[in-house]
Amino acid sequence: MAGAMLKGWIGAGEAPGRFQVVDPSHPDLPPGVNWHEGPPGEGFGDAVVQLGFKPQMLGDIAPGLAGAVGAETTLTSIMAGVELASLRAAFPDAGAIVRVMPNMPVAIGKGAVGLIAEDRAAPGVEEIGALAGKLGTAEWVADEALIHVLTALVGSGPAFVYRYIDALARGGERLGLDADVSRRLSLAMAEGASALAAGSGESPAALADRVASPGGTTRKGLDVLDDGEALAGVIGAALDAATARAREMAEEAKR
Ligand SMILES: NC(=O)C1=CN([C@@H]2O[C@H](COP(=O)(O)OP(=O)(O)OC[C@H]3O[C@@H](n4cnc5c(N)ncnc54)[C@H](O)[C@@H]3O)[C@@H](O)[C@H]2O)C=CC1
Ligand SMILES: O=C(O)[C@@H]1CCC=N1
Repeated sequence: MAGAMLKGWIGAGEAPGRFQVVDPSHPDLPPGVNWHEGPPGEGFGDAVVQLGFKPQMLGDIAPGLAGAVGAETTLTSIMAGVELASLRAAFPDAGAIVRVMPNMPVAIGKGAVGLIAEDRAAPGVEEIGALAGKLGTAEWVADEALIHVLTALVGSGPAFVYRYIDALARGGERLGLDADVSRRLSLAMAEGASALAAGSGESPAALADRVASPGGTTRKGLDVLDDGEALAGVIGAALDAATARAREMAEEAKR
């Protein structure tokens, strides 16, 4: 995920040389990005440090990093579930702490990003909002419980959309289309429909009704999706399950 953010920032015009990656695995990085096996001996100083490893690794990795994170350092975390209080406990000397919840489309500047800060007025926090804004649409929330919801909606959301597109493509194939043709047209349809909706003043619900000509094909299909709120029910249940897992991960990070 952190690599997708790096791609997004460089694609938005940020100089690759401004980024320093600390990752013992030596990942494949865009040209010009600096790599380090571990934190700098002299500490991170006034840099913005983003934690991009798995939440389950916090307990192992934080002790070796915390000494390099001082009062001048702005700390951000993209880890699902790990709450501000857990970050503060692991990095007691950090300056501002901000949680950032991005998603994979940040790589092409089309991300959706949720943010929450320990203290919105702290030095360095506005810069984090500006950096997130370069990756797509960024929104601050004031209640940390909502970051768990955004983890499901924004972070996991692309996977749910890919399932929906895959179901459309498989449906087209079942009805006789060539598999590749069905996949390409399903993707193009979803991309076009999203772009049109994003640029329209009308709600997605209203746009769905505008596609449905009276007595036509769309209404018949919508009747299936709407019967007993079938689609809203299944999508809602997926969001509930993902949000509940984020809350569980928050508890795990406290142990
Ligand atoms: N995959 C996604 O779409 C999203 C992921 N996230 C969060 O992003 C984080 C990473 O997830 P993924 O990118 O999916 O996993 P990943 O496994 O692709 O990336 C984890 C990275 O951490 C690095 N790493 C391992 N040990 C390290 C250490 N000691 N120091 C520094 N780096 C180390 C690994 O080399 C790897 O590059 C997780 O905390 C996840 O909750 C958040 C939003 C969306
Ligand atoms: O599945 C996960 O836990 C991460 C967080 C949101 C998207 N991927």
